[in-house]
Amino acid sequence: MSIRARKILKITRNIATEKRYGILQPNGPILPKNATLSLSIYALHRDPVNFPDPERFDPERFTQENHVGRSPYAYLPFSAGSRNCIGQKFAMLKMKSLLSKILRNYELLEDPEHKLVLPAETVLKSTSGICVGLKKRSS
Ligand code: HEM
Repeated sequence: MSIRARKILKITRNIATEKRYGILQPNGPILPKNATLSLSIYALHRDPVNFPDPERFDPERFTQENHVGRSPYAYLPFSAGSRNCIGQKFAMLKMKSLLSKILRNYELLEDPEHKLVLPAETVLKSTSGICVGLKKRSS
């Protein structure tokens, strides 16, 4: 992770802590008036404090038990606050129902040759696409 990403991550952590406990930390960030603050959600989601071995595919990190003690601002795919995503609940329901349908009918196969290209945008998506093979499950 770059030094800039680390700095942004540190500020994000401090702000999350301050919001959570409603106090200002003695060594917390002091932002100048009218400053524009940009949070790196990409870096936030790869913070090994909240997500050990962050590049590993591990859906178990999102179980309720593993979520205990984690800041509510540690995982923000739909952003947070008054301008967060209004489609969050709809998107989650749609994704779960679609995924469940696919997984019940197909096995997913990865293409080890395919490289994801991830641009720095608000919502993370691969500009080189995501190549997945589908193998029909026997009923
Ligand atoms: C996986 C799917 C989705 C993701 C990851 C996602 C993510 C986000 C994020 C990160 C923001 C905040 C952007 C910001 O801070 O400026 C946002 C805003 C928004 N999203 Fe989504 N979104 C998703 C699906 C949807 C769907 C399905 C709808 C509508 C049916 C929707 C409608 C909106 C709207 C209207 C806003 C702007 C809210 C505002 O500015 O007050 N999104 N979304």
